[in-house]
Amino acid sequence: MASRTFPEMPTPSSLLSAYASISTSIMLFRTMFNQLFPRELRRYAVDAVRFYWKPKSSKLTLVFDDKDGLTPNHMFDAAEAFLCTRINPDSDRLRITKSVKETHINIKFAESDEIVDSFDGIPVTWRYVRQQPQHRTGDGDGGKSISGGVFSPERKYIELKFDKRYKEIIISSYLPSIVKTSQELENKKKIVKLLNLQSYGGGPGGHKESVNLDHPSTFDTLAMDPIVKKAIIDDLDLFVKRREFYKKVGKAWKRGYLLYGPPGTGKSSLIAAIANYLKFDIYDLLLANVGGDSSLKKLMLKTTNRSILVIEDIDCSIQLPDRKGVGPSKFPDVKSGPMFSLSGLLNFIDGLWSCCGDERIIIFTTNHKERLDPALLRPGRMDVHIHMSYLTVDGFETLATNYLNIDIHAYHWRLREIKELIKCKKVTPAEVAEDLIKSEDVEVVLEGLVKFLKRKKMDDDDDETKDGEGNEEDEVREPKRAKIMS
Ligand SMILES: Nc1ncnc2c1ncn2[C@@H]1O[C@H](COP(=O)(O)OP(=O)(O)OP(=O)(O)O)[C@@H](O)[C@H]1O
Ligand SMILES: [Mg+2]
Repeated sequence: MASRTFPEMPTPSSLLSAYASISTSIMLFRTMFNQLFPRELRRYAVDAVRFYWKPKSSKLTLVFDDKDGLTPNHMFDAAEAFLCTRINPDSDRLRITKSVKETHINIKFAESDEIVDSFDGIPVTWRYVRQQPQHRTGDGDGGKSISGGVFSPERKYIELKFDKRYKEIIISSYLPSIVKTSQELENKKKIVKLLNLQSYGGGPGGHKESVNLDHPSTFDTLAMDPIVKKAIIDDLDLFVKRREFYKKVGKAWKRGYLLYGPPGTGKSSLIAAIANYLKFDIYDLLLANVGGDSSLKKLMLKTTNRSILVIEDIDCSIQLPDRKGVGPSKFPDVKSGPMFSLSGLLNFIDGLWSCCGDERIIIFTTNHKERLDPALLRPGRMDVHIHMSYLTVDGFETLATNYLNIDIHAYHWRLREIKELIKCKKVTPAEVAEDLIKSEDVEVVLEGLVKFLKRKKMDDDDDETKDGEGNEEDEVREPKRAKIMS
C-alpha cells in the first residue's frame, strides 16, 4: 500500500521570517513608487481617470431659478403657473396662495413633489426645490450677515429633467408652449380695470383713477343680432392674433370701433363685453376736461398696451372745431368748455400709437353718427362701424333667458304676443331690461311687459299722428336691426 506524504507544517519561526520579508518588499515598493510618482502626479492621474470613466448621465436637467440676479425670472413664474394645471391628483402636499388683490385661491405644487408630464410622447419630470437660507463662516458668494460670516438667502427653483436626446424639442417647443399656457392662464385670472383719464386735479400730466371693472356684460348677455355679435367676436379674434401681420405691413397694431345708435341700445354694454372678452383694461377719456392737444398727449401716454380707449358721446362731450379750424361745430347740445382740434385727436390716434402702442383698441360712441366729421369716419381711423339699434326678437330671447332664467321654448305661447309687439314697435333693450327685473314672478313680469309694450305702442302712435312724418333728430328713424360695417 502506497504511503501518503503530508507537506511539512511551517514552523512559527519560518512564518515570521516570511512575513518580515514580504513587508520589507512592500515598503521597498512603496518607497520606489512614491519616488517615481509624486503625490501631485498621483492625484492628477486619479482625477483624470475619474473624469473620463465617470458613468455619463443620459438625463439633462434645466433649472428655472425664481430670480435672475435681482430680476424675477419670468420662466420660473411661467413654469409655476403651468404646473398648477398638472398637479398630481394624489399629491400629499400642496401650496396655497392668494394675494389681497386676487379674488381666487391659487393651488400650487409643493416642495420636493414631483410632477411627471409628457410632451409629444417625451416623458419629463418636474421638481420644485426650496433651499433654506444658510449661514456659513468663511468665504462664499452670498451676502455678509450682521454677525459676520456669509449668508446665502433662500433659493427657490424648479427643475425639469428629461432625456438628453430631446434637448432641442424641449427647448424649442415645450418651453414656448409653457409660456403660452401660462399667459392664457394669467389672462383668465386678470381683473379688468376701468380707468378714468382726466386732466384736472392730477398735476401737470393729469391723472388716472382706477377701479375694477365690475360690469357683468359679456357677449352671452348682450341682446343683439347674433350675426353682428359673431362678426364682432371674429373681428376681435383676428385683431389680437395678427401681431406679425401688423408688423409686416407697417401698420400700428390698433383697431377703431364706432358704436352708434339711440340711448339704451347697449353701446356701453358692448364696450364692457369687449373688455371682458379680451381682458383689456378700459381707459375712459373724458374729452370735456382735456385742456388741449398737449394735455391730451400726456393723457394718452399714460395708457398701456392691451387696452381700450373709450371716448363716449363724441358728438356732444366737447366742442370740436371742424377740421379746417374754422370754429366749433354748430351742434345744439355742445357744452362750452376747453377746446382742442379734432385734427389733434386724429393725429394722436394715428401718430402716437404708430410708434408706441401695441394691441390698442379705440372705441367712440355716439347717438348721432350723422353729426360726426367725415374725417373721423374714414377707414383706418374707425375701422368698424357698429350700429346698435332697437330690440329684435333674437335680442329679446337673449334678455328673457338671462333675466328670467326660463327656457324660452317652454314659454313659446306666452312670449308670442311680446315678440309681435317688439317686431312692430321700436323699443330699446334698456327699456325691456328695466321691466324684466320688476318681479321674481315670471308671469307677473311677462304681464307687465305686455302692458308696457302696448302702452308704448299707443303713445308712439299718438306721437306719429301729431308729428306727421316725425322729426329728423329722432333716432327712431334708424334702421331697425343692428348692423356691422367695416
Ligand atoms: N343690447 C343690450 N343687451 C343687454 N342689455 C342691454 C342692452 N342694451 C341695453 N341694455 C341694458 O340697458 C342698460 C343701459 O344700456 P347701455 O348703457 O349699454 O346703453 P347705451 O347704448 O350705452 O346708452 P347711451 O347712449 O345712453 O350711453 C344696460 O346696463 C343693460 O342693462
Ligand atoms: Mg352709453
